[in-house]
Amino acid sequence: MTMRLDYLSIFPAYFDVLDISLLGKAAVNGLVEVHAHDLRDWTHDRHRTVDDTPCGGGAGMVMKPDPWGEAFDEIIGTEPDSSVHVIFPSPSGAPFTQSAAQELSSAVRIVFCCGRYEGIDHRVIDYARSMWTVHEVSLGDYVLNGGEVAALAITEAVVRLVPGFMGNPESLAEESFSAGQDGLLEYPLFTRPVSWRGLDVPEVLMSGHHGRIAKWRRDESVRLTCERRPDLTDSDFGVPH
Ligand SMILES: CN1CCC[C@H](Cn2ccc3ccc(-c4n[nH]c(N)c4C#N)cc32)C1
Repeated sequence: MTMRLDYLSIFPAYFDVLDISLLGKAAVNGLVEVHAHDLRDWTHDRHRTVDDTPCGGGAGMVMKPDPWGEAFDEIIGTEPDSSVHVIFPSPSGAPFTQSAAQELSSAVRIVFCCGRYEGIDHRVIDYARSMWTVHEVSLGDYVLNGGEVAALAITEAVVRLVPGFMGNPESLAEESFSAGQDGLLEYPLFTRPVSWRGLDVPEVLMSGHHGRIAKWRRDESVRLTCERRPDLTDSDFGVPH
């Protein structure tokens, strides 16, 4: 089943990058289908206006609802369909997580609505909620200038989980944040040369003793998680004392 991805933005060229790397290959293999749209194509004035001053006053400009509604009608349609996932990146959205990426990886259709200025008229989101499955999500606790970068990050997190996308699906099991890793951060990685600029690969990794290697890796994951992400340690993880 091909996953169709649509991107609505006043900077659609942001999404040209999706033609390269693994994503480009996935498109070639028919796993995903990418369509980027210029929101200004649904304006009707000479200046192709997409914004206006905020009702109630305040700084900056707000994106008008009209172009979004007309773009929705043409790109998605005018009939409700809960199988269509519409994503609004927003600093006030719910944190985007690996489990959200996992859920979205089985979607047949995802539409990214990339706001700019101070944001999108809220009625656009309310209308979308009345029609489709809406996700207002945030990439993290920092402010970007628009939703495009977040849409690209979410796309990569989702598409890499689509069955058939990754050459070696086993590599997905050992990742940070994946269920198989107990919510721990990934352990440090090493490869050849064994000695580099006076720095050596930990001896245990060269021992060939799989039990010891597994223990070292687990201990390192627990150590790193306790140090850097105490918020992920909802239990003792058997932290070595
Ligand atoms: C000064 N103002 C403050 C409000 C946001 C304005 C810029 N903007 C307009 C649309 C839009 C969409 C997402 C994000 C965003 N920022 N940080 C994240 N994690 C995001 C995500 N996902 C930012 C955005 C700038």
